[in-house]
Amino acid sequence: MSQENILEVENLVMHFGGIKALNDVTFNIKRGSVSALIGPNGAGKTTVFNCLTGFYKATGGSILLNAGNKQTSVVKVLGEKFKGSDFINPAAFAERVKYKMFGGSHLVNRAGLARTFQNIRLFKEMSVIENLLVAQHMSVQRSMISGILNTASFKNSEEAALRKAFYWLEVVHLTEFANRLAGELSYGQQRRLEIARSMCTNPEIICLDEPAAGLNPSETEALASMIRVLRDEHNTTVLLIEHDMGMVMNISDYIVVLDHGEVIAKGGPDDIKSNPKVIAAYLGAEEGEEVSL
Ligand SMILES: Nc1ncnc2c1ncn2[C@@H]1O[C@H](COP(=O)(O)OP(=O)(O)OP(=O)(O)O)[C@@H](O)[C@H]1O
Repeated sequence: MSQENILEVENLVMHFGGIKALNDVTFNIKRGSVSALIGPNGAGKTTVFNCLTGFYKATGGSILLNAGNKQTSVVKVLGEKFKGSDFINPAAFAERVKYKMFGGSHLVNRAGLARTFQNIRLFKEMSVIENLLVAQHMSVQRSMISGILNTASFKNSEEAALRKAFYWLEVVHLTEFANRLAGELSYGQQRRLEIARSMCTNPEIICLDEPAAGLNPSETEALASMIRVLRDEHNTTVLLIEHDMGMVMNISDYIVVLDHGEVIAKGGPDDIKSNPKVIAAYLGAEEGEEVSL
C-alpha cells in the first residue's frame, strides 16, 4: 500500500449501454494535496466521482483507497461478480458474498472518503445542526437499549456528535445559523454546510463536485481559503471538480484533465496551463463556453 498516494485509480472504465463515459482512466492522488479534475462539459468528471465514491459500479479497472491505515478496494466493497477462483477459496468466496449482501457506498465513506454533490443535496427541511448530526449517525452509539436507558456512553456520544457539529459549523462560518432550516440558507451557505456535513464523517479525502458553482467572487475566494484550511489544518486531501479555472489554478497542487472520457494531461497548474492538448480540448469545448486557462 502506498503511503504517498491516498487514491490510486487504474484503467477505470465506465460504460452506460453503448456510451463509453470513461476509457482507461489512470491517475493517483497524493495524500495531503489539493487536486482538481477538470475538462470540458461531458468529459466524464462526475462519472469518475461517482465511481470513486461508490455511486456507480465501474465497468472495469481498479480504485484503491489508502486510508485508515488500510487499503480498500472500492470496486470490491461494492460487491463484485464471482470469479472462478472463488469456488476453490472459501475465504474469498465468503468475502465476496459478504460484500454482495452488505456492501455499498456507505463502506467507501466508512473507509475514509466523503463527497459533496454538483446539485446540493442537503436535508432542507431539517435544521443546519440536524444535518450535521444525521451525518454522524454511523459513528454515534445508538443502540436502542442504551437510548432507552439513556446510558452514560449514549449521552457521551451524543455530546461528542454535537461538539463535532459545532466545531465544523465554526470552520465554515455558519455557527449563528445552527437552528435555521438548511433550505433557508443562501446558496453559498448551503455549499459550505455540505462541506461541513461531509467533514463530520471524518474523511481523509473529500471529493467536492463543483463547489464554486453559483458563488460570487468573494464567496469563491472564501471557499478557496476554506479548502486550504482543510488541507493545511486538518490533513484532509481534497479532490475537486471545478469549472472556475481561476480557482483551480490558484489552489491546486495537481490537476488531471479529462476529455471524452480519457485522461489527456496530468501535472501542476503551470504545466497544465501551457499544455497544447488541454488548450485544444477547451477551445474545442461547446460554443459559447467561457474558457480562460
Ligand atoms: N447515468 C448515466 N447514464 C447514461 N449516460 C451517462 C450517465 N452519467 C453520465 N453519462 C454520460 O457520460 C458522459 C460523461 O458525463 P459526466 O456527467 O461524467 O461529464 P462531466 O465531465 O461531469 O460534465 P459536466 O462538466 O457537464 O458536469 C456524458 O456523455 C454523459 O451523458
